[in-house]
Amino acid sequence: LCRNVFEVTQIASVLGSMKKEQVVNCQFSVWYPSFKKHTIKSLILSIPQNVIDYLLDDGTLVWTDDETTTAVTAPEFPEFNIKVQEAINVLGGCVFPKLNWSAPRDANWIALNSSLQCQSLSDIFLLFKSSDFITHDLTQSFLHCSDDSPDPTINYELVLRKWSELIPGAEFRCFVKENKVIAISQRDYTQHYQHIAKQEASISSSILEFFSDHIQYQFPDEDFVLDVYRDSSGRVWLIDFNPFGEVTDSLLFTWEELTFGKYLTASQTQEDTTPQDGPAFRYTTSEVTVQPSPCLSYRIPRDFLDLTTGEDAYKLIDFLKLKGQQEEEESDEEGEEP
Ligand SMILES: Nc1ncnc2c1ncn2[C@@H]1O[C@H](COP(=O)(O)OP(=O)(O)OP(=O)(O)O)[C@@H](O)[C@H]1O
Ligand SMILES: [Mg+2]
Repeated sequence: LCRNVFEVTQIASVLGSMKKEQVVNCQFSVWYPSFKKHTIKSLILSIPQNVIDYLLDDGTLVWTDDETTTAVTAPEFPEFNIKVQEAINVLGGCVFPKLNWSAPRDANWIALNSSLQCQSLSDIFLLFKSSDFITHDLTQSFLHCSDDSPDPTINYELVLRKWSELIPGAEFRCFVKENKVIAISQRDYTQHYQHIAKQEASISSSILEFFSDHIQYQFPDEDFVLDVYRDSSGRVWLIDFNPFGEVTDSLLFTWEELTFGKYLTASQTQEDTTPQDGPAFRYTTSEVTVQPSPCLSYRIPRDFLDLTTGEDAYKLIDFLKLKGQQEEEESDEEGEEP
């Protein structure tokens, strides 16, 4: 048992050995200037402190119900709004928004179009204020870092990327250790895409070629996670850089394998003893039951959403009152227990 406890502690400490510097280097504004040519056109705006306060404040969208008026009030930021609108226009009218590291992927369900496509600052606010991933960027950006140094100062930035219809089956995540791609995973592992198995060799070689031509030794760290997109003509594009560590989703691999695996294999069940040339490539095969989307658990019940987005705001208020009454009745009943 002692040995196991020792091993578990060691594993935990190695897995948590990501450095703050690595997180700093994965901020969009840090890598974008060097890799502009290979990624989607984007603009970066610094976010004023009052907007950050608004994003962090849970209570600013206020429902007032004094029997006669019902209003949803959100503060206005006229100057910032103009800058954002100008940037959106430059990018063609539709954008994909992010903060320094994360997009509000967990909040797309709240938007009327169920998508992260935004055309205005209010579209962006709705997503950002509903997203735990955005809150993570604002409050816990150095979670899982092992160094005790004080947290580096972060300047929060709104990243607007030109909206691009990406095909999920063409997105891949590459795990880079000591400047070598050790593993490639299908990014949307919840679905089976037939073409991936058929084109495995060409997908893998085009990604590796892209990596050695444009990425290798050009990123400030030697360990990192790279997201790429292979378009229909076979050209590979950079989508994002992420820290090599637990804050980043390891998709079809595990962080134990990625950190300790000597020779990673294509399937988790094979033993990793045979040396191989290229990286391990994993994708979802037809035998695997298609899994629910990992972001589903962030949603609220559909009924509630219908009420909040419905035209009749009083319905939501009635619903909340009803819930309040029910809870009061339940606690009264509990109080009667001996
Ligand atoms: N410019 C864009 N237009 C439309 N969709 C996009 C765009 N950029 C990214 N996406 C989609 O959104 C997904 C998430 O984007 P991105 O990787 O930038 O977010 P993230 O928050 O860094 O994600 P993760 O937490 O997994 O690192 C991508 O997999 C892609 O499907
Ligand atoms: Mg990312």
